[in-house]
Amino acid sequence: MITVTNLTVAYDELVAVADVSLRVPPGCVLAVSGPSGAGKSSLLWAIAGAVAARSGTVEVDGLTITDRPGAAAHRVVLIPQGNGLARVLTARENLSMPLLADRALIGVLNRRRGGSGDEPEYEREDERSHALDTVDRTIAKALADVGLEDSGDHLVEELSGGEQQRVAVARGIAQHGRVILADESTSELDSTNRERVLNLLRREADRGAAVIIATHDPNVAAGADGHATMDEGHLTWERRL
Ligand SMILES: Nc1ncnc2c1ncn2[C@@H]1O[C@H](COP(=O)(O)OP(=O)(O)OP(=O)(O)O)[C@@H](O)[C@H]1O
Repeated sequence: MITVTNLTVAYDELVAVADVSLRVPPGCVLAVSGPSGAGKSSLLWAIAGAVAARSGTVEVDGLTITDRPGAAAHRVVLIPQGNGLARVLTARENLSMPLLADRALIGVLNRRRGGSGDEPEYEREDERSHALDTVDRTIAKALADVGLEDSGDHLVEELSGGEQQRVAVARGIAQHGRVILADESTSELDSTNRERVLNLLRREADRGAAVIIATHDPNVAAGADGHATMDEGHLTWERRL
């Protein structure tokens, strides 16, 4: 459950998100639309912990989000506008980074709890290779889900804009988030791939994620469970969840 309460985000004097409150339960997809500069990305960044709230709160499943590392550890996944991929890495490497970081974090936590850190070396090796196999399978499935099963070894800069956008979506869904925040994730896609990505985001919701899509596309908004618009930071409901 995403719970945003009286959230205000400001950059110096400019108020980008003005006293916004909303709730998105697990299993639901909310579309947020509105003109350029209305504050959609700022709202998503705040929920992802990537920008600080000036006032108000963001909670995910009861945990207050205050920074990006905390949000990421709580599996709040942001698929950023403009894809956010490392251009000189391959598609597969881009997908692997958050997954390996997550595994590393689990390892650190286990060791702190006196778990796998105390286990014999061969068990840890076995565990490591099993974990890497799981990461490889997860990456292969996510790339296949966006129709890029043969592009894993291509550098991002060799891919078209639409293909890069699909890699960003694959990276997002591979993380099995509790929350998926998709910022204009279909803007460069043809209709077939737009449907494909929307179906994937719906699948994420069906698995139990709370999903918010920022979009300029009325068709995307129409397919969501709820639709809100933003204007100069203020949020108005077109269709409540
Ligand atoms: N890092 C920043 N520093 C200063 N101002 C910013 C920053 N990020 C965004 N803004 C400003 O905040 C306002 C809201 O921007 P935001 O990107 O959230 O809007 P948006 O609705 O997502 O726009 P778009 O549809 O064009 O992506 C804009 O006026 C923008 O210029």
